[in-house]
Amino acid sequence: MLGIAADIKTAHGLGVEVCTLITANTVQNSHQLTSVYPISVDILQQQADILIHDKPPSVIKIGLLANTEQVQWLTRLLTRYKKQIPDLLSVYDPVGQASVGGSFNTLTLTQLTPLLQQIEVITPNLLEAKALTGISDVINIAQLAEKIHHDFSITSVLIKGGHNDDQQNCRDYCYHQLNQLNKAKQDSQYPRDKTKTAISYHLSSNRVNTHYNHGGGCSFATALASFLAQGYLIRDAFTLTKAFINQGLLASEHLSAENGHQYYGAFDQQTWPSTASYFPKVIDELSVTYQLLPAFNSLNLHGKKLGLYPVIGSIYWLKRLLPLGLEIIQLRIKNVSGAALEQIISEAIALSKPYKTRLFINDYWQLAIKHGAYGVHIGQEDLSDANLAQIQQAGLRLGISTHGCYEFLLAQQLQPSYLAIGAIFPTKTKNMTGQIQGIDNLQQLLALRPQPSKKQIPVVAIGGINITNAAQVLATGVESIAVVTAITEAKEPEQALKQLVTLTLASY
Ligand SMILES: Cc1ncc(COP(=O)(O)OP(=O)(O)O)c(N)n1
Ligand SMILES: Cc1ncsc1CCOP(=O)(O)O
Ligand SMILES: [Mg+2]
Repeated sequence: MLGIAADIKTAHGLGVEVCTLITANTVQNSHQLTSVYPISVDILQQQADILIHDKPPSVIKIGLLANTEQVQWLTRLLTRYKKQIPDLLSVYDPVGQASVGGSFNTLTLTQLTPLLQQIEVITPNLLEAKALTGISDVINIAQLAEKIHHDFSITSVLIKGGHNDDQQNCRDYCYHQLNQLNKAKQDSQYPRDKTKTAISYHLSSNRVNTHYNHGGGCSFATALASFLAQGYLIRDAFTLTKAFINQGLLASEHLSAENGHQYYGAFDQQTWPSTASYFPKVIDELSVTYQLLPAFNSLNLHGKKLGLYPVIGSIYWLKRLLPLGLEIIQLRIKNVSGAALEQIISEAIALSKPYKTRLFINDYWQLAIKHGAYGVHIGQEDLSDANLAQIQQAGLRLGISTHGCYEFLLAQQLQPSYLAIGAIFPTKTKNMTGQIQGIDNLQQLLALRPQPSKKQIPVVAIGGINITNAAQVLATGVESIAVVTAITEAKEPEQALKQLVTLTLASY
C-alpha cells in the first residue's frame, strides 16, 4: 500500500489525476516488509473495466506485481489498451525487492518478459537493472541499459543511481531509442543530430543522505509518468523527475536531521519543482566535449537590457533597422549558399560596424568568424557540428536556442552570451511542431537560472510574439523578445518596432 500512497501524493502534487489499481495489500513500514496479500485478477479486471469508462489513461504506471497471474493479466490488458489508445505510454518500475529488505514477489525474468515487451519506459535501480539483464558483475550502466532495451524492446531505459557506489553524486542514466516513443509528440528525432537512432545521457546531482526515503522509487516512476502525461518529452520529463526527487529528498533530509538520524520514514513528495538548485547537471556528449571551455564573452550590456531583438532575413531589412538604435539584431539567411551567402554575410557585418547594434549571424558560424561578426546564433540542429571552442577563442558572442528544461540546463552549462527559449507561441516562420513552450514553460525555464546575485545569462524569448502578446511574455521577466514577422510583415514596420520597443522598456 505504501507505493499507492506515494503514487497518489506524487501525482496530486504534480497536478495529474490518477486512477489506482491496487495489486496487493502489503504489510510494511519504513523498516520492514512482513507480508504481501495479492488482489485477485478478477477484481483487478473489474476495476480496470469500470475505471476506463471514467477516463481513458494517457500513461499507465506499473509498480508492484505480486504473481504470474497478475503479470499475464496485465500483459493482455496493455495489449488491448494500446489498440484502443494509440499514444498510450506505460512506465514500469520493476519492484521486486523492498528497499527495507524482503521480496514483493518471486517472479522470474521469463515470467516477466511478455509484459516487459509491452513497456515503453522502465525505471530500474542498479540492482534491478542487473536482475533484468542477468549481468551481476559489470557496473557499466550504458551496457546494462542497452541490454535491457535490446532484450525487451523498451524504448526508454532510465537507471536510477541511488544504489551506485559514488558517495558524492547521484547519477541517473537514460538510454532512449529515437523514432519510437511519443511519435505524435515529436520525440521521434533528436534535433542535435537527425542521423542518430538513440541517445544517452546522465543526470547528476549531489547525493542526499536521508533515512526518510521510503517510497522514493515509486515516487520517481509516478513523477515521470505524470510529466509524460502532461506532454513533456522523455528528456524533459526525466529532468523534472530528478528535480522532484531531489526536492523531496532534501525536505526529507531535514526530517532525518531533526530526528537525530535515528528515525526512518517515507519520502516527502512535494509539488512542481521550480527551484534551480534541485535540477541536475546534464552530462551528455556535448557537455563532456566542452566541459573545460571557458565562458563566452558577455554582451557587455553595462546594466542596460537587451530589449527588442529583430531577426531579419536580408540586407534590405538590416539597412532599414540599423539606424534605429537597437541593442541587437540577427541576420537569419535561409536558402542562399556559396559565394552569394558569403557576400551577404560579409556585407552585413561591414554595414553593422559603424553602429552600436550587436549583429548576430544565424547558423553560419565559420563565416561569422571569418568576417569578424559580433556574435553567432546556433540552434540545436547545429550544435553538434559547430566548433564552439573555435567560436569562443575567436571572441565571438554566442546565442543558443533551447526548447525545454533539458536543453536549457545543458546550454546554460556551456555559458553562452545569451540563451533563447522558443517557440513561445505557434509561428508560421519556422516549423516548431511539438516545441511550443507557452508562457508557463517560459516562466519555469527562467527559474532555472542561478540566483540574480550570481551571474545570470540573459534570456531571449522567440516565436509568435507580436504587439498583442508581447506584454504577457515580458511579464515573465525575460530580458528580450525576438521577433520576425511582427516587424517584417507589419503594415508600418518602424511603427511596429517602436511600439514593441516601448513595451520592452516598460517591462523593466
Ligand atoms: C534569438 C533566436 N532564437 C532562436 C532562433 C532559432 O534558431 P535555430 O533553432 O537555429 O533555427 P533557425 O533560426 O536557424 O531556423 C533564432 N534564430 N534566434
Ligand atoms: C526562428 C525561430 N525560432 C524559434 S521560433 C522562430 C520564428 C520566429 O518568427 P516569428 O516572430 O515570425 O514567429
Ligand atoms: Mg539555426
